[in-house]
Amino acid sequence: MLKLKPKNIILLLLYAIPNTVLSFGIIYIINNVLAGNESFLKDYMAIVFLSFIGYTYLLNIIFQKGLNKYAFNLLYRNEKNLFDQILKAPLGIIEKYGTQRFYTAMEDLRVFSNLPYTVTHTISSLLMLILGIVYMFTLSTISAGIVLALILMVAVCYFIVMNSMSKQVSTLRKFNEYYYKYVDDLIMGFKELKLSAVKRQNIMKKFLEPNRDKSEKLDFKINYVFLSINMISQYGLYAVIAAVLFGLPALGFLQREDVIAYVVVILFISGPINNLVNLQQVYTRFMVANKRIKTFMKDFQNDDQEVVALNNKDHQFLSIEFKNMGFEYGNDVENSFELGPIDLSIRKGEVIFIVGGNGSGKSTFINVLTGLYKPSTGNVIINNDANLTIKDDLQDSMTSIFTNNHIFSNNYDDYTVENNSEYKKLLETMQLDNVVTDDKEESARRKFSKGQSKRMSMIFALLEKKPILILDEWAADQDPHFRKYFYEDLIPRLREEGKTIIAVTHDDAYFHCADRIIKFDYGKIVKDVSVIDNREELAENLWA
Ligand SMILES: Nc1ncnc2c1ncn2[C@@H]1O[C@H](COP(=O)(O)OP(=O)(O)OP(=O)(O)O)[C@@H](O)[C@H]1O
Repeated sequence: MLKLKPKNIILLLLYAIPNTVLSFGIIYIINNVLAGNESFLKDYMAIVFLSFIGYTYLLNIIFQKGLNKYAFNLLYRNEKNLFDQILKAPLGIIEKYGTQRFYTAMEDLRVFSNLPYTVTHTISSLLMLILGIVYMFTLSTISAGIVLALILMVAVCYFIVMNSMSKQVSTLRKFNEYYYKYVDDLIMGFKELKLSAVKRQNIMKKFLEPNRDKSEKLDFKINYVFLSINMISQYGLYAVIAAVLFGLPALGFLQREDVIAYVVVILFISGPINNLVNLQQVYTRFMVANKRIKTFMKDFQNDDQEVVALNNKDHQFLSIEFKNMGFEYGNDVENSFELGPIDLSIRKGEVIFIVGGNGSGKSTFINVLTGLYKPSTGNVIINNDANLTIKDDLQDSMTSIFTNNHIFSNNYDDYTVENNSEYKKLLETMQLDNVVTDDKEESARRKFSKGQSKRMSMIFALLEKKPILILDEWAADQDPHFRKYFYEDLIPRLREEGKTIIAVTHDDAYFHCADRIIKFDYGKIVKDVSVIDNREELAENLWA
């Protein structure tokens, strides 16, 4: 996340050391002027004093600009990395952890982007503190030792309290993760919630309110502790000043003339001390954010090498063969679903319907076929070449429309719909030409009915010109007229064009439109029927 390079450390020191020396110069002049030191009462000292102030101001302006640039770069670079990490993550990981992890990771990144400021403040404050204490030692060793011991006592208290807060900050984050889940449900299930008073009541009273109430209490507690610590730092400082004003001179440890110098130094270093105290709570948040970002990165790590170049640009597809292939969901739920073992081969140009009861494994198989899930056992051979893999050599030859199709808000493909005659023809083919009347991108991505959106997805899929078309219950949302047209006109036309079509379907009235019907049951292929040879079996109902 944040790697301090030697160059950064040098820049930081180039700022922090002169800044501390100049700031200390300012106290030194104040002290000597207050003590009536002759050589500091000369006229030119005013110019020296103002120059010191001017230099520190300039130094801070220049450094803060650079620091800001660095911090924003860190934040935005990491936002891009996070997006990229999710893009590369396997589907199983996204399904396992859910989207809310992404949002909390974004929040953590925002926290983390303050780290450069914090590091700078810490170093400057520490240097100021050290210099102030050294100055006190030059005046009186015993008094400086006592003041230092008092400051250390307060610091130890901070550390103890802060460390005890780290767990609570982490729990607060967990509450927020759940909160985002409810927000997800609220947005995704808005219509269901609007219809059901019970659901509305329950999500509010049983889930959201308890979560927010507990969160509020914890948030308050954490902030109250942080606030109290700040107060202790402020009032503790008054106690140290009281010791300097009354205790140390009375005990004979500090000369009266040095008392002013001590008080000025303590007041001057009170800023850096407060900074350090405040930084403690920020560091606690950093530690939590850092741990969570690391866990996020680990959870979303992708061991597979990303396909940098598309190996199969010419989209050659001849066959795919599954040999003894098995897949198992990698979660620890008991009786988790097992697909396979599957022995199956699919050849170029075939139209295959995948059928089977609910939960029989059709969509799971589609996810393996498209390379979204990696088989746990067995082999997959592409184009009779054992060196080829789905992910590297076949994925880019496939286009798929999943059950919950998504129309992207932008065109992420290489084609454009504007001035595209093929697009216009496809609008007519899919009977959408009365709905989408121009060739603008935004018109193609407007709000559609479910059936229309599936047709639009089909247009986008066909414009990709991939040899393999995979459909998961595509026709389920189509009206009877269009469904018939899809099975009896469109599929034969696509077959003629040489496309390989693999479609999950429950439409038994159109089973005759396929070349092969593959039936799944409990994760296994129980029938693999050639339509031409087995019209009778089809008539007897494949569901039997
Ligand atoms: N991400 C997942 N993690 C664990 N189990 C899953 C996951 N997705 C699906 N399953 C389980 O795998 C089994 C097969 O599901 P799948 O979605 O492949 O069935 P399907 O044949 O497509 O059903 P349908 O006709 O209802 O769409 C089911 O028992 C389901 O509970």
